[in-house]
Amino acid sequence: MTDYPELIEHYIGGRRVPSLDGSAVDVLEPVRNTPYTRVAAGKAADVAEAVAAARQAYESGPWPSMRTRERAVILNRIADAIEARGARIAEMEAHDTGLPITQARGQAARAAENFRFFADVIVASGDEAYSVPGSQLNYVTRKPIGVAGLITPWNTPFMLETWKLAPALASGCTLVLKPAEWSPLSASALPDIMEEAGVPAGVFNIVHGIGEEAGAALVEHPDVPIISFTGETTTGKIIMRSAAEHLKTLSMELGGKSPVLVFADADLDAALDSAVFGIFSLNGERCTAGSRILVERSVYEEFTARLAERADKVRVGLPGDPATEVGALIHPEHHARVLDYVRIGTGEGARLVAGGVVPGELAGGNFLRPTVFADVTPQMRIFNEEIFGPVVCVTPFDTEEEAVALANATRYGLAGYVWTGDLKRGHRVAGAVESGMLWLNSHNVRDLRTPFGGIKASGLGREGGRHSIDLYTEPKIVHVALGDTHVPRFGA
Ligand SMILES: NC(=O)c1ccc[n+]([C@@H]2O[C@H](COP(=O)([O-])OP(=O)(O)OC[C@H]3O[C@@H](n4cnc5c(N)ncnc54)[C@H](O)[C@@H]3O)[C@@H](O)[C@H]2O)c1
Ligand SMILES: O=C/C=C/C=C(\O)C(=O)O
Repeated sequence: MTDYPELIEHYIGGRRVPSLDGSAVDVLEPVRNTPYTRVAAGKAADVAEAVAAARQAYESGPWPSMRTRERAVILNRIADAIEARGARIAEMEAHDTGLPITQARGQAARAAENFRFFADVIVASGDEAYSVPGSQLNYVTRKPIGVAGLITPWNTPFMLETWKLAPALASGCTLVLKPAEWSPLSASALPDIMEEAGVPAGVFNIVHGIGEEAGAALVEHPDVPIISFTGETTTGKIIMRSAAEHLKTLSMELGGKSPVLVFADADLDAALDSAVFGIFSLNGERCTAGSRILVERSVYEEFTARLAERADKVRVGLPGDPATEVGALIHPEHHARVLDYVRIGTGEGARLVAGGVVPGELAGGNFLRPTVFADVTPQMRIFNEEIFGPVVCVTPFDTEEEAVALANATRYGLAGYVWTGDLKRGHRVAGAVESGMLWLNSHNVRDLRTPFGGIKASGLGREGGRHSIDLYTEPKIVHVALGDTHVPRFGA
């Protein structure tokens, strides 16, 4: 299937509309970097219309005041509608982002799961009460926060959009989504899905466009009390500054440079499988990628050699080919940036043991052979900066203390991975690594009830399970006297 819209439009108040000033930008196909469609480029005026539609839907109901069970029925219908077109969504995602089709299918399935999961969470959510018998009853109810602004990145766009849409809708918010401008295609499936599921017009809106215009206007809009953002740390800081003007609620899921600690007593085969998958799946364009592998010196040379050998065998190819393991990076600018890091690493004296080259037969697209740098030191830029591609750094360590110090020698703190046969040490190190999430003798398996997010420069706040519901709702505490009230008598 290759029939794509000629123009990807906004979706405002239940209507597909172009930008008010008619502007649009090209969208490139990452395998050959030619434009294959255009996306509407929204400005402040388009954002204002979308926020007005969302606000109207919030104020006139029924969405925010609907019984949670009824909203859950609609969320499950959204999941059904995603599943019914899962193959098409995956095909669009692979075409638009360069993600391998088999992995894009997994992401589409996870998108449906996001809606089913939050349907369950919201039905199971209750209010809180704190009673002091005979004296006081304090109860807490939660109200949807209002019009939510959701701003999402280009890696796994559909999954990450739904990771925010599902809890925002479950909570009773109405919303405006601003997808990433490099990957708008899969979001164009959402209006049909929402209509088919019975989401009332105005509850769900999309404004496309470039971050500094459409995204910035959403952050600046006074009628949007919350911004949930996933993207780069630098962008997160800009958004925080701008959101400070209206004291907005913020959730920030930002970048990472996550360490994988491999101790000599670990199951080295499992650690190797996890290390290879952790950096090369999703083209390495993954926030939780294990991009720094720290290996105990006694197994360092052997582990590095095996890692390089596996990297050399990873199948780089066209995203639509089911045999492909690493596809094309999102955009020529990003590709150039990742290639720059290959040059930087070499220039800094790191030892290139695999990849580092654009496969000749795929020239013209944003391809890169899986790349492994060994002997990387904490002084090097490739150790410190998020590359966000199929490039991994390997560094030796001698002691547990040194391993932890190296793991933490970064401004980021999103995820960590620890491999050891000594469980006491495993728990000790798991506690000492500075990260919001840590996998011990496990690869990146997610339980959607758990808090997802990072510390340090990797973000603020958590999403997942009740943490997402907390984010999209405001608590209201009511204090009730149960007995006689003894108010101090001033001025009596
Ligand atoms: N922690 C997580 O959960 C997580 C998940 C996925 C990706 N990421 C991070 O995302 C980054 C890659 O995504 P990206 O390059 O699309 O990020 P980005 O920050 O460039 O863009 C993200 C979104 O923000 C918008 N934007 C850009 N400038 C803006 C501004 N001034 N105001 C408002 N919106 C603006 C963009 O249009 C896009 O929709 C990586 O750093 C990656 O680690 C983090
Ligand atoms: O690239 C970032 C991946 C983020 C993953 C999630 O938000 C998730 O698994 O819920």
